[in-house]
Amino acid sequence: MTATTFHQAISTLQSHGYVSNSVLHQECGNISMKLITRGVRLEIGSSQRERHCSRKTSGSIQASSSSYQTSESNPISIPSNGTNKDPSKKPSEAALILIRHGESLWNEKNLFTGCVDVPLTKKGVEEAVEAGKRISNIPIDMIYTSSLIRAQMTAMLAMTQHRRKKVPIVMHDENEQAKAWSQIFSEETKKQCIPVVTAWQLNERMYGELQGLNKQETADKYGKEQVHEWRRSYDIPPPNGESLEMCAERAVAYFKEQIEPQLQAGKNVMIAAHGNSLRSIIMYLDKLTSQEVISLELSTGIPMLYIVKEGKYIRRGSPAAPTEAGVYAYTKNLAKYRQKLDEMLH
Ligand SMILES: O=C(O)[C@H](O)COP(=O)(O)O
Repeated sequence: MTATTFHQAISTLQSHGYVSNSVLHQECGNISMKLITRGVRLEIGSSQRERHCSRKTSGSIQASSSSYQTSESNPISIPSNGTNKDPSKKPSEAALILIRHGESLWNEKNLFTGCVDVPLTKKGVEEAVEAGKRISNIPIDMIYTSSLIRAQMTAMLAMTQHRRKKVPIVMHDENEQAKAWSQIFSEETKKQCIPVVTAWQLNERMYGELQGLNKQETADKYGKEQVHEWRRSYDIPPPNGESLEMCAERAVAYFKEQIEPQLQAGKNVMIAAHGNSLRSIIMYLDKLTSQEVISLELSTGIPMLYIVKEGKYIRRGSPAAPTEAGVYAYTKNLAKYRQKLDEMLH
């Protein structure tokens, strides 16, 4: 399927009013589209691997490329939570990128991982770099990751590909000394940095007594249905672990308290986290029901773009490779940002 056919397909669906309830999905160099409405799933084109399945969205588009503000006392600390209070200013728009970490050593071994802190495999490293290429033209002012190394590796590896070449700097706010000792004393340097905030609240759901067990062996022992219920249901926890609902209580609360105000203030944010912490956040963003979230699956290392505008989250699918011009994921403002990068780098 060519990019032109892909765009024609989208236009046709838009003219039939489907895009407000669709999922658009692209693979690098191999474009496919999935439209999933309640109960109906339509796939157009083909991709080599079944990478990513997701659900509905609504609304329209646009994003800005504002850079993050610094504060005097802790310059590359998190910008204040204030939203745009000047009524003469246009409402802020922002880009939100969600990315599940690349393949970990326990993904590879098919072991339940949860909060065990396992690093990426070589393939996971490559997935993170590839993801970075796909978002290399999208403005990023702040990065949030879980406290687990696989999410942090993913964020950092992805940022090695970003064309703006700002330096992601991990914030150390654990105590006053850590804060003081990690200060930067050059305004110029600060402008070229992106704060990276690590938060345990974005960690993978705690898998309880399943952590370290083989997924297939567990299904053989307890039955496929039981294991599917533990892995995908909303409110049934695995033995002594967290259900998705429990995971959402911390992950979505963190998103609302810490990340949402940044987006509302026009900051472009990337979140590198986990299958289930991101499922719970997507459930919130896409207003999925506890039934709908059962079929939401996230693949490793695939970035997903949302545009945040007027308090709405508008899913724009997974950005394609930067070499593909005119990609649907670029809004007017994102296109402008990309153009600025082109000018800056030539
Ligand atoms: O914690 C794990 O094992 C995985 O990262 C997510 O597992 P799941 O697909 O079984 O929820």
